[in-house]
Amino acid sequence: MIQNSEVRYAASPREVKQMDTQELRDEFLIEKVMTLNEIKWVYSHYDRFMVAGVVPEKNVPLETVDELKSDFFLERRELGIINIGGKGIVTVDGTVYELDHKEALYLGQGNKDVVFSSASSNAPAKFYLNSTPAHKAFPNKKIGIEDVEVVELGAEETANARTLRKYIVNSVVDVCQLQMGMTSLKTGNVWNTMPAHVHDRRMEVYFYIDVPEDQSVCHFMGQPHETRHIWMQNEQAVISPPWSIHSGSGTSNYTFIWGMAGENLDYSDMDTAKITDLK
Ligand SMILES: O=C(O)C(=O)C[C@H](O)C(=O)CO
Ligand SMILES: [Zn+2]
Repeated sequence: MIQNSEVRYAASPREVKQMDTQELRDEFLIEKVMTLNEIKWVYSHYDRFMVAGVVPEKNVPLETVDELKSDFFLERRELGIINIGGKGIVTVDGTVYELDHKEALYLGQGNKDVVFSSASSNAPAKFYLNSTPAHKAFPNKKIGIEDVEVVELGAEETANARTLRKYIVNSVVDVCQLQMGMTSLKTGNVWNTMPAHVHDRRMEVYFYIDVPEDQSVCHFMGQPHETRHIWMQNEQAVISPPWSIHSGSGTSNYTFIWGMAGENLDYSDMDTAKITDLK
């Protein structure tokens, strides 16, 4: 079986400036990330970044997709996995990795047989997947809660107090270009990534999770002087072009997983926009 995929081409700031609400959503929003017992990839032409999610109630193998023209998915790619559900199991060429809620796994180039499953079908795992092209085979590594680098950011006064957790960054695990982490807004705080930034060297994808029922997150994108917004619901993802800010405000607090790829692995290499310059 060839697994499902959908291609999103890269758009320039000039094109995006002309888009209406639906066009922006079609281009950048990924409405359904988590799928039951199958993997539906979105293949972005920004840095050839791939995004998917799977809720396995049975064994779900990682299969290649037509866009890759490869014999197996990880032939020329690396993969980051963060479990946001119940206890999950990832079997990689016979080695079993158990991932608890909010634990991660990095898989390097060259792994052939990867199978996703859940420890219990009553509380299935929810694996969020990001994949990028790889030039070298780095070792697989599980990143447990204790391995994560934790940074406290923002302040209650500016409604952006949040905890940023770096899972797949080069100080934690050797990678070619993939970076992944998770940021949680504290109760009563709503603004992520403010002051907003761009990094024209890397694209980014935000996956909003833990958004309470009946609440939403308004995600801001675009060049700092030409911003647009996309309203997002729980467990939806949004593609951020390298030239775009990526920041959001919620009607409550929430969490999001960020994933990046591109020119370098320097997490702090950002061009921050002055809040009062945003338009
Ligand atoms: O809350 C934040 O600030 C973030 O999580 C920022 C992202 O990690 C990011 O955009 C990294 O480039
Ligand atoms: Zn960023």
